Amino acid sequence: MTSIDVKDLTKEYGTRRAVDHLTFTVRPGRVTGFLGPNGAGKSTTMRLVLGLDRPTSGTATVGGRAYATLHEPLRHVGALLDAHAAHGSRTGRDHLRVLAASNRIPPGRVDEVLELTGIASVARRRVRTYSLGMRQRLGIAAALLGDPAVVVLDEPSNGLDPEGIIWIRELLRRLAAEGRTVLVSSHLMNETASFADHLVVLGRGRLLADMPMREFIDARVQPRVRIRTSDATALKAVLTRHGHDAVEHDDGYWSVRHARVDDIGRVMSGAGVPILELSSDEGTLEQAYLDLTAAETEFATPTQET
Ligand SMILES: Nc1ncnc2c1ncn2[C@@H]1O[C@H](COP(=O)(O)OP(=O)(O)OP(=O)(O)O)[C@@H](O)[C@H]1O
Repeated sequence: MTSIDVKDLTKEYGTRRAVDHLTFTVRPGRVTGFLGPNGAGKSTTMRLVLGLDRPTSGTATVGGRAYATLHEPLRHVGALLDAHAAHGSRTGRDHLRVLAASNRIPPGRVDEVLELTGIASVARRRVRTYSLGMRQRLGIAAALLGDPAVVVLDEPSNGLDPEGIIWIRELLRRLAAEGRTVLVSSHLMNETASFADHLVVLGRGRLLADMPMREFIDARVQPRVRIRTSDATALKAVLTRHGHDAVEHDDGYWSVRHARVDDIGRVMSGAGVPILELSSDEGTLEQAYLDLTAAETEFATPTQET
């Protein structure tokens, strides 16, 4: 099995420590979301894993080996770090053909990944004429060229249209289901929630969390029951009688903390309170992430006083 192992990894640029004694493992068969505020060290960590930079101390290995020692590395690790990496004067197809040749990947595979990433129709155009979304797809095509066991993608949804965002989500799920090791950085929390099983979260170069996504959310956001009624007085009376703490919101909803939707539904129907809507509010990745990283954000936007 091919894992990415980061051990006590530190990277300093002058006096700035971009990555600070970081240790985590990215395992096969699941999508690991790589999160953290701007400047947290995600790209630096990915660059160190891919041998594009040297660590100040510590190690980053793929399947137990440093990337630089891998023979024909595209067959082991596929990566998208920068959508602008391809040469603008080459066609997309030629870009992939050069990469394939350098790693002894059969040329037929180029057409396969062009089809897979939806850019076969523009493959003979020069890359400089590509939109950001097309470049992004070309970068993903390059990452998948060698059918690698490990896939590392930095912000893959960047520039993709809505259809492309759904496509990348399904692609990531499929790569994990095939048993590959998939590490994906993103600032889009709803997106990450739709494809990640596991999260690694950084703040100022340090590890803040390394756990299954569900556990991460549940540990930080209290689940609540959301309820809407046409008889607020009766609702409040029944909830108080049953020892529930209910809060009314501006949009006409009530929320009940520390409660299960089944219990609240049963109590309401038993008391004959008219219910217009009843749902469980499990908490979102965005809420949990913002709660964790509030103190770790280096470049926060000032909040407006109202
Ligand atoms: N080549 C470099 N020279 C000097 N400092 C660097 C270099 N690369 C990164 N840094 C610094 O290291 C820190 C981590 O940057 P990095 O790009 O890894 O963060 P990130 O989590 O990927 O951020 P973002 O979400 O904004 O892409 C930042 O403070 C950045 O300024």
